[in-house]
Amino acid sequence: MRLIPLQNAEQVGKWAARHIAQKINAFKPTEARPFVLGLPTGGTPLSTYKALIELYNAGEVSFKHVVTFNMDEYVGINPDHPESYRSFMYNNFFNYVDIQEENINLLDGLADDIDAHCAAYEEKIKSYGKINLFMGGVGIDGHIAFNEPASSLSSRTRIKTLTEDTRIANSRFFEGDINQVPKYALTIGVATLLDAEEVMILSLGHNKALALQMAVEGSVNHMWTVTALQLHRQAIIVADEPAQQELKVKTVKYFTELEAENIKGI
Ligand SMILES: N[C@@H]1[C@@H](O)[C@H](O)[C@@H](COP(=O)(O)O)O[C@@H]1O
Repeated sequence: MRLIPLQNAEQVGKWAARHIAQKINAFKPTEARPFVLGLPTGGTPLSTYKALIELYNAGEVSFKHVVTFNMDEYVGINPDHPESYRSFMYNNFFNYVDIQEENINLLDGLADDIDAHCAAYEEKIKSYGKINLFMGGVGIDGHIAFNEPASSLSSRTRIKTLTEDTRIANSRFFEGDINQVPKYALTIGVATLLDAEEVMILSLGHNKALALQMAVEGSVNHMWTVTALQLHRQAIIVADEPAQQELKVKTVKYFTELEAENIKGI
């Protein structure tokens, strides 16, 4: 695992965007051989989407031959709802870059047959071989995507019941009213994430500090699904300074020295 210890959200966004752009450019994607990118929503990736749009506007990256798969979506809210993850993605990223509509894959929280829809999502990922880079955030309780505590570490795309903690945390997007926050969500599984060639998790703010400590210094366990990253051969966590607060000084020092060259100029 690599930990990229940075100071603030802007730096995390810049580092993550630069990393994604480098990966896409090194891959030299074509229509027949697109780069496959997994994407998250939430407050955390906003600075990364902003930085990616800046790189796109500067001509440093193109999404023309990039296929995307989003991690999750609420169940039961209209795709046009301002807080659906579909709306989030168009409003914060897709509308500003040259991605082709047919290359965008989003889970449908209104699907009639949820099990069939989730199985088809997994099949579609497989049809591309694999996801080249999956970016994600982390919940306060250590969930990745919507793999809430006690999710199987072998899980695949499916419906999950959201915990009260998650609904309280996400009520900030629903006028602070937990009753407006959907009770269920569709989410890729932990195993879906681990199948990606590379996983990059972003962690911002002091309320993610415990989750980051578990991810880096804790043991693999299903209560903090982010710890499953330890099983991945190419996992990167990019964190701001408040999110590093629960880590040992020694841990942060070690990774800072390891990454000295990679965090220069950020
Ligand atoms: N399902 C999402 C996750 O994919 C996200 O990473 C996490 C953190 O969200 P935020 O970035 O807003 O803190 O919680 C949400 O519930």
